[in-house]
Amino acid sequence: MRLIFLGPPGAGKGTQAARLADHYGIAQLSTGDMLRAAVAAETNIGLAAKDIMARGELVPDEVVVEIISQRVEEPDCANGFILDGFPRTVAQAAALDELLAQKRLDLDAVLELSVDDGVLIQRIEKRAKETVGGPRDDDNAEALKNRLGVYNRQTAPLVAYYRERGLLKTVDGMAGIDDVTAEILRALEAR
Ligand SMILES: Nc1ncnc2c1ncn2[C@@H]1O[C@H](COP(=O)(O)OP(=O)(O)O)[C@@H](O)[C@H]1O
Repeated sequence: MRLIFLGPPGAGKGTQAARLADHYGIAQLSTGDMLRAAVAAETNIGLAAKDIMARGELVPDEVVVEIISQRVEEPDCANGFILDGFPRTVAQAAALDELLAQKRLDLDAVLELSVDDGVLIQRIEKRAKETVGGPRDDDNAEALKNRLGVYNRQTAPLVAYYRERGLLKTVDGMAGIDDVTAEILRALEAR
């Protein structure tokens, strides 16, 4: 099973992706987590990405495409994977199509978690307060406004991109966590 999660920051992609990865025995690939690990380890990619991420902007397409291209070759992806935070631009989606075609792999579905902007802002403010060890560099009002703007401009067009390809499933992300999981599983089983 190979899935993509689409949705604005704070929509609950990470939470739901972890549950699905567990349910289907597939790998959860979060480019945000991978980039934060690179920042913490002070690798070349991390050093280049740190300030971009803190501002809530996107790191260059080629950087994340290369990370994903290598990552899907790892043994834990043999049964499939769920992409959380990638692709985020039409160029990344096109690169992913090419990469999967080369590897003779297909996507099964693209799940869109839809949530109102007002709810997102409340959720992220709550997450910033509750995070042990302090908030993420980009969980502040300024960066969040940027991340939402970037999502609406650069990532939201992927909804149409995948709808045209017959892959899109939209799920209401404002229900409770368990209800959202149940709705996702129903949407996937109804394919
Ligand atoms: N596919 C990607 N392309 C470009 N930048 C990315 C990508 N994935 C993550 N990033 C960078 O990492 C930051 C955090 O990503 P993520 O953890 O997915 O956050 P969010 O809570 O906004 O979904 C993004 O704002 C961006 O700077």
